[in-house]
Amino acid sequence: MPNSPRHAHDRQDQQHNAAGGPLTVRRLIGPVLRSHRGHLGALAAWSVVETGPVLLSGTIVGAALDRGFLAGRPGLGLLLLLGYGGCLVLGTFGTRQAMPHAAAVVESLRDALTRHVVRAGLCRAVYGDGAAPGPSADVSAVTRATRQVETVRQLAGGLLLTLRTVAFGVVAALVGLFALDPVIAAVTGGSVLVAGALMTRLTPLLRRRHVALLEAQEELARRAGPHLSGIRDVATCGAWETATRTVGGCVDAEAAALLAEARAGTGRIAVIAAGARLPFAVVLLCSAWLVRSGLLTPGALIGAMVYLLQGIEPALRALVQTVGTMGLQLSVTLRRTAAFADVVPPRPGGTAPVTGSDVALTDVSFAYGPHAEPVLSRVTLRVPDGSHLAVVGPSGVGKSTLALLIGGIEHPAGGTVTLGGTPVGLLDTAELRRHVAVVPQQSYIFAGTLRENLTMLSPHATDTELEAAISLLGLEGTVRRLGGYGARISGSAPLSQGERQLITLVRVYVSRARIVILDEATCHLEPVAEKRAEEAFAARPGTLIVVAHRLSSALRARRIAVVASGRLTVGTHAELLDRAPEYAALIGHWRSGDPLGRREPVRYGPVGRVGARPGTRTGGGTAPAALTEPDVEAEP
Ligand SMILES: Nc1ncnc2c1ncn2[C@@H]1O[C@H](COP(=O)(O)OP(=O)(O)OP(=O)(O)O)[C@@H](O)[C@H]1O
Repeated sequence: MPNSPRHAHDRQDQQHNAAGGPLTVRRLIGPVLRSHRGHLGALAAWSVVETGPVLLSGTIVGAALDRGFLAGRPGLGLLLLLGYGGCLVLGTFGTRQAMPHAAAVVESLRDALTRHVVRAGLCRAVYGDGAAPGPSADVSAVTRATRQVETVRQLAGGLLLTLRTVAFGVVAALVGLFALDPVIAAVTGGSVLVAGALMTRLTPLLRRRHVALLEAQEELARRAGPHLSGIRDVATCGAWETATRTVGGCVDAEAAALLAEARAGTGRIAVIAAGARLPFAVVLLCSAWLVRSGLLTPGALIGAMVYLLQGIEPALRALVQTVGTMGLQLSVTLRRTAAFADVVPPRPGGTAPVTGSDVALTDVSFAYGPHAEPVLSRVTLRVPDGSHLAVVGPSGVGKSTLALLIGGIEHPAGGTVTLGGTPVGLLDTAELRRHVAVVPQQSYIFAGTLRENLTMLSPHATDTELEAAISLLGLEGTVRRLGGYGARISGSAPLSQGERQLITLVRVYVSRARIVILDEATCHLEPVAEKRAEEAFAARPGTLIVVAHRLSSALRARRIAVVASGRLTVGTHAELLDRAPEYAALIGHWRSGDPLGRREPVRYGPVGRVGARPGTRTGGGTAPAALTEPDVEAEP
């Protein structure tokens, strides 16, 4: 497309998303977590049920010993242990109930990330990857990114479940310990805090080492790949030494990174030792004194050890392993996904506000491609605000192209199109679209209610406004037939082409568009209905440009623009009869009252093609089909 503003995007735009900042991991996953507060709450609630057995484990085991087995009542001891079994079943039920909530969060995270990467992939494919404008050739990028998303899904699922078990498990064990002996609970709580602090210090180091390892692996793959695929060339050129040095260096670097990560990983043992083993050792060392001094019964002592060994230690191990492996992988993968997804389509157009409605084309030339014949050549046209202009000419001559240029949908290869004195390419696109409505022949009707279709461009249009437009344009019959504004437009209530056009016309009529361009938008209406529609739009405040399907439309307009051979001639009907032979020829055909579709095609200057069927598009033009029906109503 000539001079397309899409090609004028800047790199900065691509690096920031629509909300005005770089797309970070937090901004990637934050909205998902926020929109799933309910599921997260339910997950927490079922996690409490799930960790019930941990909470009761030490207490029940202690009671079974003190009151049952050690008190010579093994039956009671067994009964208490059976009760603990029941708690385990309840805990399993809690796990079962928690799963769907965890799945809802994780699946929705996957969906959101997939949307981000597919959108980013499409943007990169169409607009370039930010490093260089223009389409990106890396078609496998989306596949790689969606694989990353799948990895994120698996890691996030595992991490969510484990972290929740850890958090609730530790709290449950500490509460249970507190019930047995507050001092042991306090010592254990302190140890757990120390372990947490150690883990917090260790995590950045682990992450750095993990990233370094990933980079070393990628570098090795990058270097080794070309060497292996070009192994014959390496042999032919005797470049073994260079190849060995290059690839060997990468292998050494990867090995060093692996060792460094493993060394940093040993810090995890310290976390488990500080959090779980230390309080266990303290309790063990003091056990004799605790029992002898009567601070703890033997059963309570065993119960405390159950809490430490079956509650705290597994939780800390899971924490260390999960955060140390899954967490790191997740954080790295998420960062990479965010970096890939951080791309926005360049805003077409500019930022200038629309400040007026006078349209001016100055020396405008346009062709559909650098080597195509120009459709319009150095065309100049003024359409002041409030005008009623008709555009006529044989089919394929460039009338729709003119409409698209005025609407800022196409951009001239030469010359300028201005709206209110500002080139349309510099105007804010959204504002421009609201200001100028180009209504094509094909009506856009979507699945939804009639009201939704009618108010698509002006969602806040009142019933009074709708009714006025409907009665002016003659859509009442259709509204009645469909059963009111709430009727759903679907295959079961088919609409005729004319009804579709009327719905579109009402939609535009109630919109805020100041300039309405009807590009054969009434071609499926009867001449009477077309006249009614055009008169309604002509009386509406603003400019009306009609790309005429019938010549009667031209006769209704205050001025007429004839398009022929890439040029424009503008005037009143009488002036054009004198000055524009193409116009006189069109009038001649119309007067004959013979639909052009049924007569021998007539040559209309250089763009007409002798022998082509009316309306048939060809490279250089089509046979005249602008007057497809005789317009009896407007016959002079
Ligand atoms: N997207 C496009 N790509 C390439 N050529 C196109 C494109 N759209 C239109 N053309 C060609 O440009 C020329 C002008 O087309 P345009 O639709 O503006 O003519 P028109 O006068 O509106 O025709 P009609 O009355 O049949 O709608 C024609 O030769 C047409 O085939």
